[in-house]
Amino acid sequence: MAYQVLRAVGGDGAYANLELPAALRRARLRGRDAAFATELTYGTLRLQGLYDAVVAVAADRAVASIDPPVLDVLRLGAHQLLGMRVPAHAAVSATVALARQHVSQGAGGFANAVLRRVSERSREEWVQAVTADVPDPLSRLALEHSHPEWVVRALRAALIEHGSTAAGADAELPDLLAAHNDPGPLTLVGRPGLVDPAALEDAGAVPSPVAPTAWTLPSGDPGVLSAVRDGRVAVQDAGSQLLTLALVDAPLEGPDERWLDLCAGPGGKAGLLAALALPRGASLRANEVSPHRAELVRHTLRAAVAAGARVEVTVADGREVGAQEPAAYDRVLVDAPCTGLGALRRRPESRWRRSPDDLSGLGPLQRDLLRSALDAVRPGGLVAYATCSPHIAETTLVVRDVLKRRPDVELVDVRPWLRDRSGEVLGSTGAEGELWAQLWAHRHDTDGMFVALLRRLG
Ligand SMILES: C[S@@+](CC[C@H](N)C(=O)[O-])C[C@H]1O[C@@H](n2cnc3c(N)ncnc32)[C@H](O)[C@@H]1O
Repeated sequence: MAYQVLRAVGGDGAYANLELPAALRRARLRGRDAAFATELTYGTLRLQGLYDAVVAVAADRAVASIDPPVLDVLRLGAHQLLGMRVPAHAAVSATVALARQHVSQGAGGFANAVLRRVSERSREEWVQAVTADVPDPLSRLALEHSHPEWVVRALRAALIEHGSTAAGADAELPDLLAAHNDPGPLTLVGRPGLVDPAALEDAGAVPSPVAPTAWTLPSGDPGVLSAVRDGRVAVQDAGSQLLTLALVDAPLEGPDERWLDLCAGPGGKAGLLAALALPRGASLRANEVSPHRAELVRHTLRAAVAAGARVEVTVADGREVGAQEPAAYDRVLVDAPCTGLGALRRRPESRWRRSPDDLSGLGPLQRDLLRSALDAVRPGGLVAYATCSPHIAETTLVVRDVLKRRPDVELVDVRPWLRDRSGEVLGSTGAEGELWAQLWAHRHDTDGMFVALLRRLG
């Protein structure tokens, strides 16, 4: 199953986090078998950069010259040997059998020879071997932790942008990269007012210390919880919850009745906004440019709507909403389309799919969406600009650029409104005096979300 998912991801551009759960359901795999298949698939995808370097040495040829199906087989074998506790003989024989069954007899022989060589060294020894002749420390780090080099450099720049010294960033980077190779907790959002916390605890969920609405599920499939099935609870990273709560908790003078989520699909943050809007009597417009994703938003919002939330889902280009409805909203969320470099632990293959070229397309869109949001908010109203990427080209540069031409807008300190379950303000979100916040997987156990809060002046 892991091999088939890898082929779908590498060959057909599928997403592992959609493909694998469907494959597990089809094969009715549960419990330990499902956990094994998941680790095998996701771990292989995450660590593919390191394994390709190992395979190149063990096979004594460039991986580009190895047929992609054979290479996927070898990566799976390498992960069992170097990343999981599978005994070497079992890892080699299972992988050779896989190559014979799905590729050819010859591929089986090749896999046998390569994997025997891989099994001769531990992961640490392989890391030593493949990095020994690499002079640049960041290139070595990229290989060891299986990240593209440009991503490592961008993460380092972001740490420095948010207050780390160069030496501090270098000291911290290994932890950040390692955190991207760990799946992280399975985090749920209990949408306030829609679900009884006692019922969540009865179902085995544990309150997460990270955010007041966050819960973790130590084991099991969240789909079996009835509250997940009917939309009162959903899988959502705690960082996404924190920034949504910050937008709603930041004080506002004047009316607080009309909320807008400009880029809502598939609706995770809109789901939380709708639940929070209900007791305040506010209405929510959840807008999304893609009709298919707008359908997902409708589905996500079903529990809030059933509870009486006033919600409208619209399909529109968010860049035009500000001109169409100037000064119409009290609170606006711009959760901008981005590279997703902050969510690498949740999207195993995404680090290999992204390239610096993506930034040039996203930059103008992110700026236009933020400008439109600032037009759509009333004087005195608040806009939260968020990304699930810490790349400074998508975060601080966007906000700085837009602010340059908006004398009618000021940056508001978002950090007092980022509070954990006990009500404490989150630490380590940036340098002293910084008004925006950057969350980090290794510091906060959240995805790497960025959020800035802006107020339109009266
Ligand atoms: C980061 S996602 C939003 C995630 C969402 N807030 C959530 O929590 O589930 C960005 C969304 O923006 C949408 N988008 C892209 N371009 C847009 C545009 N011009 N106007 C509105 N939405 C757009 C994408 O289709 C995508 O669904």
